[in-house]
Amino acid sequence: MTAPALSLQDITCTFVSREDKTQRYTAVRDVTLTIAPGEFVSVVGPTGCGKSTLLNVGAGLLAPSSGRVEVFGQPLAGINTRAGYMFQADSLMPWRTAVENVMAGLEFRGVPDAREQAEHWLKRVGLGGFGDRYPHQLSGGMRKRTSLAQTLVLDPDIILMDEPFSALDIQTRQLMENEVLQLWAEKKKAVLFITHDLDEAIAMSDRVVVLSAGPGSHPIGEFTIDLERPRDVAEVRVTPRFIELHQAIWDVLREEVLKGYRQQLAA
Ligand SMILES: Nc1ncnc2c1ncn2[C@@H]1O[C@H](COP(=O)(O)OP(=O)(O)OP(=O)(O)O)[C@@H](O)[C@H]1O
Repeated sequence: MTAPALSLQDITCTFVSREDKTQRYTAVRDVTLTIAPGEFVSVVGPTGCGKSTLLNVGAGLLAPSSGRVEVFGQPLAGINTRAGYMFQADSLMPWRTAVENVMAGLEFRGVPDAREQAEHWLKRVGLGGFGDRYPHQLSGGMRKRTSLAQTLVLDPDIILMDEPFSALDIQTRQLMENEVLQLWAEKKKAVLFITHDLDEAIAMSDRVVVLSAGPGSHPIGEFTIDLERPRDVAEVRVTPRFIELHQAIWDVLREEVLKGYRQQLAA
């Protein structure tokens, strides 16, 4: 059996409370989550339940309080160098042009044809003519595309995405989702995709994992998304099977979202 691309085993993360340093807050408890090579997995859950925490653990940016992380069968120590990230806020350097942003990671690795590769990836994400623009000269969607090129140019085996499109308008968002699916279909990397949006999770994924409300959040449901590929994220949403899956997952998620909401009101 091939090792999972990413395996989180019995992960618990306890933080010192920001408000009261004597208090501890266990965001996630005993979470086990594996992603096979080439698999697209989304994690959904109520706000503040610990989705980003898990992603950060998988990225090696946060050491769990207990539990183990394995990357292609090897224990993870430090930063996950097999993974590329895309976060909600794009992390483009304002003093660098689009192409210079995309090539930064390759330069850091000492790759000689960094600029050529970056230009190639800018073309792939539909920004062929925009390489010499600075981030402030690009629209929100274009900045996202640049971030996507910045992630993919490094050819990571695992892609970690934390609500990458949540700041985009719905049309741009759907375009980007379709583009990501097309690029993913070509190279089939393992993807861990965090989102608030159940429609987005179902439309994109092979599997959707539902987390409970915190504290001590953990998976309470796991659904295989057996919708045919290739998918158009807008079209697939109106198919009977999509609606069926949506209902089944929402049945599990609804109560947790309400719990999460009540907790926020009480805080
Ligand atoms: N470094 C930290 N110190 C203290 N508490 C933290 C820290 N990081 C996260 N938390 C808490 O852990 C919980 C989970 O946070 P996390 O950002 O992982 O949730 P999330 O599901 O990604 O949230 P959202 O859906 O709102 O983005 C939250 O209650 C948060 O306040």
